[in-house]
Amino acid sequence: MNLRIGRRTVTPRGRSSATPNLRTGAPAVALTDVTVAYDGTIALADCSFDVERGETVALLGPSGSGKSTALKAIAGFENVVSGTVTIDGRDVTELAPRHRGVGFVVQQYALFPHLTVRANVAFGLKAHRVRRADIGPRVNEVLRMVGMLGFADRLPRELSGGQQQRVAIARALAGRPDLLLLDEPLSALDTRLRQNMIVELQQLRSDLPEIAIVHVTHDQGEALALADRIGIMRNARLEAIDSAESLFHAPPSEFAATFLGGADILPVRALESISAGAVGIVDHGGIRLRARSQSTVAREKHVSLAVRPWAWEFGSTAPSNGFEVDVVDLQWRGAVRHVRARVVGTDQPIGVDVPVLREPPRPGDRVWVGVDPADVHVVPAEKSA
Ligand SMILES: Nc1ncnc2c1ncn2[C@@H]1O[C@H](COP(=O)(O)OP(=O)(O)OP(=O)(O)O)[C@@H](O)[C@H]1O
Repeated sequence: MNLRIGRRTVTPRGRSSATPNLRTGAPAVALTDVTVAYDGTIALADCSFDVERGETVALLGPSGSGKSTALKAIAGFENVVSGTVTIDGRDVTELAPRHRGVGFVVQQYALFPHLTVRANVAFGLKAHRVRRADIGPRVNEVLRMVGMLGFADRLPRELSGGQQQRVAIARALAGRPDLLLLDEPLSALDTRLRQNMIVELQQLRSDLPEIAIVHVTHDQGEALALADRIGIMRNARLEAIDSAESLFHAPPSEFAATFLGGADILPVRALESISAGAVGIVDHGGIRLRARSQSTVAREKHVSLAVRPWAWEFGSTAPSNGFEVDVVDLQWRGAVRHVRARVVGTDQPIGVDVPVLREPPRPGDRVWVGVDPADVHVVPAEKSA
């Protein structure tokens, strides 16, 4: 069955593949070396990335890293000091926000409190020069899409947080944007509601397979669930951007490994030269380990290892790739127990997740811990060891 949504015919086939504009060959949005500063302080530095139609890119990073600034630069709410923003191949760097054809959803809903849901969604459509006779059907269409048609006559204060956010999304979609910008859209919601909204955003994505979405979040679960690619922001810079799979399974830096998925970082020295994609031998305080590197590493170079907490495995005998640790303490985290331990000989702290149905070691135990070399990632050292 095909659904007619606005000017688009939608096949319910799930996520579409990302494509550039067939006419112009241009991505839906592209930032090239964009820098934004507030009173001389740089909030976004030399930021470059693009998003294809049908693609969701999440910008993930800690508070103050420049994520919202990047969105505002796309929407036109910040003065770009240098660099260019193009939408569908057109340079919009100097263009006013209302002419950019972008839907923007902010964290705190920003609904007008004295207007009904219907009036909130209709607001702005006149400015979009939508004919009066078309406004009602258009509002119904987007409210139905987000499951809020039955609430059209309520005021925002008569809605839950999740419902208000759905209305805010409907309002952003009412202008039929080709590009949807979501700034922490779920951060004001509690955990359960957030999970529901993630499912609804997945549904919305498959209902609108052609629009490009840029989704800002500090929540890695949200980014992994919703994004085709994830950009990791840090200190006003885009530190890495890649498919969610690649960033998770082959992190390019210490920060990317710790921020997305969590990881222990161990300082090591390469005992041999390691070619890109290969497994090589490294030394951690006299302990030899085998680890995989995405890029070439010269012999004797000081690098770091990133290891996920679930990759370690406790055992009672020496593993083929691992060492002995002293167990410090345990923390129950629901599905896993997180065991904190220190490497015998170097005192390096590591954290090991043990599935809750398995018996964990106890504080004070000295046990072996092993890891598959494919799960030990060599990354550049941030501080020289
Ligand atoms: N209007 C402003 N005036 C001055 N400085 C600002 C302004 N807006 C943001 N900044 C600063 O710019 C930097 C980047 O802010 P931005 O809001 O882009 O970060 P963020 O990653 O989105 O953070 P959060 O997750 O907390 O929203 C921060 O240091 C912030 O303090």
